[in-house]
Order: sequence, then C-alpha cells, then structure tokens
Amino acid sequence: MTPEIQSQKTRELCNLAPVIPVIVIKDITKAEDLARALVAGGLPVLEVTLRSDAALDSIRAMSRIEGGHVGAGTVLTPDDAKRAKDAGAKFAVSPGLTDRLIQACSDLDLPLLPGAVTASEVMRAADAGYDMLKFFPAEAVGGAPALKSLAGPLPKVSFCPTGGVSPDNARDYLSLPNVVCVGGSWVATDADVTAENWSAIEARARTATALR
Ligand SMILES: O=C(O)C(=O)C[C@H](O)[C@H](O)COP(=O)(O)O
Repeated sequence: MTPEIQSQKTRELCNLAPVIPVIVIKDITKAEDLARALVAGGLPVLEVTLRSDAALDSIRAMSRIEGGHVGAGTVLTPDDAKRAKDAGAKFAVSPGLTDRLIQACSDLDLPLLPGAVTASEVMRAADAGYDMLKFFPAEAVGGAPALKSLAGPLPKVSFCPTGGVSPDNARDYLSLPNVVCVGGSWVATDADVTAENWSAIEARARTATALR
C-alpha cells in the first residue's frame, strides 16, 4: 500500500471523530470493556500504544468490539509494525518517520500516521507521500500557534495534534484548517480504567465528541 493510500485511509479514520483516545493499557482483562465504553461514547478510533506488555493482546481483544477501529501507537520499528499488524491493528501511529517504517508499513499494507513537527519533517513526510500526519508533542513544540503557522506554506498537509492536548485546548487545534482531529490520553485515564469506571469514560468520550 503506497504512502498516499495509507494517508487516505488514516484521513478517513481521523474524520470519524474529533478525538482519538490514546490508550496505555496495562491489564488485558480491561481491554474489551474500555473499548466498548469509548465506542459507545462516540469515539470509534482507538490508539493503543505499544508501551505496555498488554498492548498487543489488548489490540486483539479490542478489535472484537463492533464499530471500533483499533490501531497501534508508538510504532517505532518495522518489527513494531509487523507485531501490530499481526495483532489486528488497522493502522499504526508513530511519533516520527523513518525510511524503514515507510517500507515496512507499505509492505504490510498497514496505514501509517507518522509524526512530524518542523517544516523540514513535514516536507520530508509529504515528499514520501504522507499528507495526514501526527503533530507530536503538540503543546511542547508550540501548540496551536505553531501548527497554524505550518498551514501557510504547507496547506495540503493535515494533522492530528497529540501530546498535551486536553479539553481546555482541544478546540484551539480543532478550529485550525489543517487539523482533522486531535489525540489524547485524557479520555481514558489510568485511574478510571483501574477502577473499571466505564460510565465515566463513556461520559468523557461523549463530551469529547462535542468538541468540534
Ligand atoms: O506513545 C506515543 O506514541 C504517544 O502518542 C505519546 C503520548 O502518549 C501521546 O502523545 C498522548 O499524550 P498525552 O495526551 O499528553 O498524554
């Protein structure tokens, strides 16, 4: 799958809801209920970061939830991409972009949402065929004003800003012409997942759907 088609797919996914919950899951037994709560709350696209041992099995379990689109986050290497694909991930998210990752995701037919921040990084990703990118770490590199500045010279590239995005600043990003959705971990907090407080997570998801 070419990078152009990959971006077409990730753009479609990013268009499904204003927020992609970024999930760091430690307990596989919570995966299905968590996904069910988020999808029920109106957020069907879920990013499960490969930063925990439970991540791959959780992607497998969450993929069973009807209406959900489960992808893998923190995909850094071809091996990460392969393991994510084998677990059933429908897309991959990376904080950056490497030649090896482009090759792996193209070979695996795994749509990649790669990260880029500077004009050069964005130009390099666009040159490779990716026009739907993650802007990470959004707040730390200048937030919405920084991202807005990129829209001038690079109007054809769209972003999913992630990193420090919250209900307080999400609208600043979502109002930009080059933002399709935002990503964030605030919807599925560690505390609520541990306490199995699914109704609170569903309610937060529902609030997030109204951000746009
Ligand atoms: O692992 C990755 O590749 C990431 O996506 C990094 C962070 O988990 C997200 O950027 C979420 O950041 P917060 O919403 O600020 O918690």
